[in-house]
Amino acid sequence: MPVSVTQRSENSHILELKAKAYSTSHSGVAKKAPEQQVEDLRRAVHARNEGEREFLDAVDEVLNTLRPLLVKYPQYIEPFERLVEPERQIAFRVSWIDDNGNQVVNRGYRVQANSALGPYKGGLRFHKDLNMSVVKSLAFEQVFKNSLTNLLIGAAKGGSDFDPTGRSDGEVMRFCQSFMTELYRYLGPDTDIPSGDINVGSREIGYLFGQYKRLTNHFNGAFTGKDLNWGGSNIRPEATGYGLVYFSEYYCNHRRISLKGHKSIVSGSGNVAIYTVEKLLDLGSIPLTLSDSNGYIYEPAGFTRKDLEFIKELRISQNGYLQQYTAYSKTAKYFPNEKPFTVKADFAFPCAIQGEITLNEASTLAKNGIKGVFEGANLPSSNEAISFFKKNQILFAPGKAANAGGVAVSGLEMIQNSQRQQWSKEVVDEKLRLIMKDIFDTSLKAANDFGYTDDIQAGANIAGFLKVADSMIQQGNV
Ligand SMILES: NC(=O)C1=CN([C@@H]2O[C@H](COP(=O)(O)OP(=O)(O)OC[C@H]3O[C@@H](n4cnc5c(N)ncnc54)[C@H](O)[C@@H]3O)[C@@H](O)[C@H]2O)C=CC1
Ligand SMILES: O=C(O)CCC(=O)C(=O)O
Repeated sequence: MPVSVTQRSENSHILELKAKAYSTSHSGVAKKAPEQQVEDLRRAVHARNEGEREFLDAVDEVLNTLRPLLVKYPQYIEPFERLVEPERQIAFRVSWIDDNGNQVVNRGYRVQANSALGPYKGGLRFHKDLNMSVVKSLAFEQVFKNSLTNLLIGAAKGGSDFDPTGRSDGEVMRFCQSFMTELYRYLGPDTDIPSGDINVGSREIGYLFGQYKRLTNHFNGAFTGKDLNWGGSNIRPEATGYGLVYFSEYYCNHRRISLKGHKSIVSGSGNVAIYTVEKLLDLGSIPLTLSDSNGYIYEPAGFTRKDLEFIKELRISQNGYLQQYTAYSKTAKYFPNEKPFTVKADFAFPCAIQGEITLNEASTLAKNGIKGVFEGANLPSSNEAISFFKKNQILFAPGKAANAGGVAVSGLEMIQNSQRQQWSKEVVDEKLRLIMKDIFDTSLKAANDFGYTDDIQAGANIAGFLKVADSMIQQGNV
């Protein structure tokens, strides 16, 4: 069970004392003013990671909100400098044979960002556009997210530029086996525990785990997102979407507004999007859209449960593109090559991929009267879009807080595996709810303690960072 907010975040009085102790112990060291140190650090990170746009955007997003804290408490500048350099970055060749007997070569990645709070933990993504910069940005984001869950898990992310679109089941299996033939040596239940992300679901986790088991001769909890038959957790597939809606509900309640009876834009049509729509329906909200990389569908009166079941089946049929929904629904409209953010609605739940919402989409959403944006995807909003939302008093929940339900239930899967137990749906769902409430309360409290009234983005960054940074210091400045 997560501990309460007061148990885990230090108050500013203790931070003042630590700042004093730090300045006494460093009094003989000639140092620049903290403002300058932070700016030098930002420039050094940009120079060292030149060209890695996604990673640098993720670092800037955090640094923009941590800057006043680092200036006031300069003992945290060095931990931040260490934190932006991943502990380990692995890139490797994955060669495999396709159904026509041809050799195919892909690149595999695992970035083990930080282990201050526990073994590395984070998903694997198979996507044609994946590169080291994207993996580093996602692994960096995972540091703060996993810290917020309070479940003692470190952070990692990985995957490959393998594009599973149109690949047969046999090809996906052979790719997974080849991928794991290199990666297995870096994994283990106390070392690094991957899970799924885009295009990696329970089928891929099965193939990856099977190969891990053959190579290590261990049946252990080195993966989460497993099938229920062999150690998976109830509610893991639903967890990110359900957790997102729980989080947005807490946020809306805090502002005395309601999701019930209000319209929502949802992007994506994968795991996160589908269970976001399902939970929105449970709460009496009206989800209007879903999308994929080819376009979006708009259901003017909102999707029903029956519609959602059809969409789930479309997804299981592997090559079921969303456009096929229009053959099922007489009322739906399909918009090829467009994103759903021009639709008029009260709330937006971006649940597809990074970079979906630029300043352009943000200002269209605002013109259409959007009240809140809650991120199910990782890093879907650009830094300009985030600033725009905040300036225009639009509620904004960053993915590292709002979509943490997935990794949180992965953490619960690890606990169940250690205990050789499987908890019921009801037990896991209740724990998920409490964790999302705790993340909301913790982020809100940190925001208000550090002068960012009700700013959940700043609060999530501050609370997530302090716990990791203090642990890094306590473990000998690692
Ligand atoms: N699965 C999980 O537990 C978690 C996932 N996330 C994030 O949620 C997002 C969605 O992940 P999942 O639903 O798990 O993956 P998924 O593979 O089930 O679905 C991905 C969705 O994104 C769409 N998509 C892919 N490339 C796109 C592009 N270039 N433009 C527009 N749409 C595109 C796909 O059509 C699909 O609808 C990702 O950003 C992922 O990192 C975040 C936390 C946990
Ligand atoms: O369940 C996990 O280990 C990680 C999920 C994930 O990749 C994420 O939170 O972005």
